[in-house]
This record gives sequence, C-alpha cells and structure tokens, in this order.
Amino acid sequence: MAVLLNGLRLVSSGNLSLHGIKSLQYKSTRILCQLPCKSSYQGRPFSNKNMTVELDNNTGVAVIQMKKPPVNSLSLEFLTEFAINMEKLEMDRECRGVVLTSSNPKIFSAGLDINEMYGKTPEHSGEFWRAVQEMWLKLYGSNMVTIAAINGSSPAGGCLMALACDYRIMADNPKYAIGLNETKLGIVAPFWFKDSMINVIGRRATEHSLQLGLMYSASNALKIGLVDQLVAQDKIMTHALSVMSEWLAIPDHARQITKSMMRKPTLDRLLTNRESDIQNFVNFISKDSIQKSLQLYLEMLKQRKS
Ligand SMILES: CCCCC/C=C\CCCC/C=C/C(=O)SCCNC(=O)CCNC(=O)[C@H](O)C(C)(C)COP(=O)(O)OP(=O)(O)OC[C@H]1O[C@@H](n2cnc3c(N)ncnc32)[C@H](O)[C@@H]1OP(=O)(O)O
Repeated sequence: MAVLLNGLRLVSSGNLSLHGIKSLQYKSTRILCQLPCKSSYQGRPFSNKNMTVELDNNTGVAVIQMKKPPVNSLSLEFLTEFAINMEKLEMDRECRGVVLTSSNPKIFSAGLDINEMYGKTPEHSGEFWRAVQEMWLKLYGSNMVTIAAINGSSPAGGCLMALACDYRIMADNPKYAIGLNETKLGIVAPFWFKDSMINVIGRRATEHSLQLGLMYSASNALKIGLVDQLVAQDKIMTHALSVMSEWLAIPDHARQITKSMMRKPTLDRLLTNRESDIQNFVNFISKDSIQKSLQLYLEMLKQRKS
C-alpha cells in the first residue's frame, strides 16, 4: 500500500483500511496521469455553483465554502458537486487538509433539502439518497484532515457533515443551534447518522439526543462534546487554520492509518448495506404518513417566515 509522507511516497503492506487507505493508493497512483494538471487550479479558487474551493499551495489546506442560498440545503446537485470536489482534493497530492465552512454568516447548512424528499418519484429518491451516502462516505472516509468551521446553525444533515469531520469548531453565538433533529420532522435518522453521533458523543447522549430530536445551543453542544471548541465568529477561520496546522504536524501516514482504524467499521457498515439502506429510505419516504409530515414541516417553515 502506498502512502505519502511529506512529499515522499512510502510503500507498506497490509489491508488496514477500506475507504481510507485504498483511496490513498488511488490518489498516489492516479493523480499523476488522470487528473487535470494540478497547476490548472493550484492556489486559485475553483468555483462551482454551490460552493467555492480554494487550495493554498503553501499550507496544503483547502477551504470549501458552501454558498447555496438561502440556507445551504443539501440538494442532489449540491451533494454531487460536493462529492466531486472532495474526490478532486483527495487525489491531489498537495492537499492534506480541508476546512468546511459556509458563506452564510448565520447558517452552516440547513441539512438535507426537504424538497428532494417531498413529492418525488422512487427513482429520484433513490438517486438522492445515494448522493447523501456518497457525501458522507467521502467526508467520513477522507484521508485528509477535515475541520468543520461551523459558523451558523446546523440541523440534521448539516450536523452530519460536521460529525463526519475530524474536528468541530463552532461560532460562539447563543442563536446558533446544532443537532440531529429528524424525529421532530417525523422522520428517522438512519443508522449511519446515529453511528456518526455515537462515535463523537457516546451512546447514552446519542440516544437521548436522537429520540428527542434535540438541537443544542453552541454552549450546550460544547458541553456534550458535539463540538470541540467555541470561538468568536470573526475568529473562526483563523482558528480553524491554526488547529489544522497542529493536525498537519503529525506525519500523514501515521495519522491516516490511525483514522482509518477508528473509522473503518463504521464506514464498512454502510458500504456493505448500501443498497438496502437506499431501499429503506425509498420505502420510508414514500409512505403517505411521512409525506404528510414533510408537507406540514415545509408549510411550517414557510409560515414561520411570515
Ligand atoms: C427506519 C428506516 C429509516 C430510513 C431512512 C428514513 C428517513 C430519512 C431520514 C432523512 C434524514 C434527514 C436529514 C435532514 O437533514 S432533514 C432536514 C432537516 N432540516 C431542518 O429541519 C432545518 C429546517 N430549517 C430551519 O430550521 C431554518 O430554515 C434555518 C436553517 C435555521 C434557517 O432559518 P432562517 O435563517 O430563519 O431561514 P428560513 O427558515 O426563513 O428559511 C429560508 C428558506 O429556506 C427554506 N429551507 C430551510 N430549511 C430547508 C431545508 N432543509 N430544505 C429545504 N428548504 C429549506 C425555508 O423554507 C425558506 O424558504 P422560502 O424562502 O421559500 O420560504
């Protein structure tokens, strides 16, 4: 297995990781021949519709800034774009870390786009759910250091994105909330959402949190370990980059193998049940009672505004 350490290509044997180290191998072998030449975007932002991605050549850190108005909801298009960007960065030897943040000063991400789950065909629902899975697999299984700079509220799928990172820094603002609130919408967080939360805050806190669909203020999120640090809003990016440099001081190969060892069982669980998870989602979301709940929730969101 090939790993990269400070620009050197190291070779080791073994089968430690599925999603982690295998994709690293992919990175070290394919990037040279199949990716567009790195110099085509190195050091410059490459802008997409729903996010900007800026890789700093000097530090090896990329910033993905989500910018889908109004609230960074995770639509099929957004998720597809996100997975492509993660794949590009993963295969770029220069990139060792990613900071995920939002251009909206109040909202990190509103979670899955509810419109993608309401009134859609089973085919569309299946395609959407595969894209949600892919986003999580890419983020949770990344070899890069991933830091969420949570500069606003982050319900449900937004919280999942943060949970999939290695470290979470949240803006210290009592108005911001984060959590897996699915039950409040009458839906159920799938097993890999639940696993992601257990791996961060533990089983008891997750059970409490999921059953009640709790959203935590920034300070309560810190208390239960859902986020690692609170920082003033205007310092969040500087702080995230400084934490990143601490993580990048660890040799990549050692950190990556350790990360993979910790995360492989959780990743494998989804990878081996991927198709049945999609089928479960499609069956569940197609039920009249669930569609009714989503309709009421969408109406409530619109009314709240007026
Ligand atoms: C047993 C087997 C189980 C198998 C699997 C089964 C089930 C599937 C599980 C699915 C897991 C779901 C995960 C999710 O992520 S569901 C989404 C959860 N998200 C939320 O509940 C957030 C709802 N939104 C809010 O709380 C707020 O909008 C806010 C994000 C805090 C922002 O507040 P504010 O700045 O005041 O903005 P507005 O509320 O005025 O919203 C602006 C417009 O954005 C629309 N909006 C908001 N969130 C969403 C969303 N998630 N999707 C789509 N659209 C959204 C909102 O309606 C406003 O639209 P308008 O301008 O047209 O009125």
